[in-house]
Amino acid sequence: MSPYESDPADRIVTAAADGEDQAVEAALRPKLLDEFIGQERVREQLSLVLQAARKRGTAPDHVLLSGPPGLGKTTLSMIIAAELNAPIRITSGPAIQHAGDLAAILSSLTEGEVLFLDEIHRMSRPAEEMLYMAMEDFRVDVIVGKGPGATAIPLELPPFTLVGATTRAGLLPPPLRDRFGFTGHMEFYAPAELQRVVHRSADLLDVEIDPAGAAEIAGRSRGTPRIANRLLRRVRDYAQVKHDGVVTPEIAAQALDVYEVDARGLDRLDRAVLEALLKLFGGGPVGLSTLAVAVGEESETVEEVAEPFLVREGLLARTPRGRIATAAAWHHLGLTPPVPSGQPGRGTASAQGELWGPTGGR
Ligand SMILES: Nc1ncnc2c1ncn2[C@@H]1O[C@H](COP(=O)(O)OP(=O)(O)OP(=O)(O)O)[C@@H](O)[C@H]1O
Ligand SMILES: [Mg+2]
Repeated sequence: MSPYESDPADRIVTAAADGEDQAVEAALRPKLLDEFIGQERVREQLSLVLQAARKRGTAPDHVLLSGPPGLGKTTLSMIIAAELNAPIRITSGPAIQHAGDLAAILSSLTEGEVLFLDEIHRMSRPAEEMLYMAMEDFRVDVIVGKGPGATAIPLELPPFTLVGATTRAGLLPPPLRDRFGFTGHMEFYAPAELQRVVHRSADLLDVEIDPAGAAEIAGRSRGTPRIANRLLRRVRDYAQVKHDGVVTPEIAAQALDVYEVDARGLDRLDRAVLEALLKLFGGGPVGLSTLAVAVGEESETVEEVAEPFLVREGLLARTPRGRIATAAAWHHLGLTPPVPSGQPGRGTASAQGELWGPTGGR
């Protein structure tokens, strides 16, 4: 059985937080905007929003942070509160089942408080509608009673700042999206930025690391600080157990080879998908379900767990005729692409010979 059938979220390269991440993340979170690495545009725009609010002495506009998991949305929301010197209340869409739950939170906010609503796209409909009015008019109508006798009691709220976070901005209803004064779109991090993240975390964890060691980890972190921090912890273990604890690029590479995270951040599942596509199907096109059977996984696992990163890396493309591998995929697995039919061969083996040849492996 493949290791992923149990739970693909257990992968070391998943961007979602696991229990260990949650335990250590608080310690690794930058506390102020200046310590926050990368996301230049969001940082600059947010800094203006916050400075202007401070100057006016009012609560800033509501802020929406959108982007994939592990890029720093929760971290930024806490930074917003810290920069405003304001208390922060933390809740999430799934925790708010009823409009009443939201009314209770809103009515207990103090002036200038930051309300962080994580996974805001997962809030219930009635709560969402209550939120519209709260965001716009700092007021909610609390409904008392049921049926024809029900009455709405208006309740004034102190000015507060809502910070919403979502991995699925597209799922937000337009009326909700429009009520945010500022939206920050988080992007995947460049390797040099991730290298700084790794360095900073290594300092906080008291791990000695050389710049090339940090670069080695950064290059395998899929543009995501959460993954970078997780890989750093595994490399630290390896460096301490097998060596003197100092992280060099060689040690980082050896450690991450043990965890089957390759030089580009692909793990075993990603590589299995690519290898099947290249070696069994000549680079495609091949249908998703056929590809999934070939690697012994569910179609959903291949489509949702492996493919997004492979597509993002330009290794695999989804076409109407099926999945195809790019030239970069052949190169990454150390294989030679077959010569397109109709072109004279260039002394290489036939396509089949190449595909089934013993050239695979790392
Ligand atoms: N710009 C950054 N600089 C340094 N560390 C960062 C940065 N962004 C994120 N991190 C680190 O990455 C980890 C994950 O960040 P965070 O929890 O804010 O992500 P998120 O976007 O809220 O993820 P999710 O969508 O899963 O809630 C944190 O431990 C944080 O320390
Ligand atoms: Mg978060």
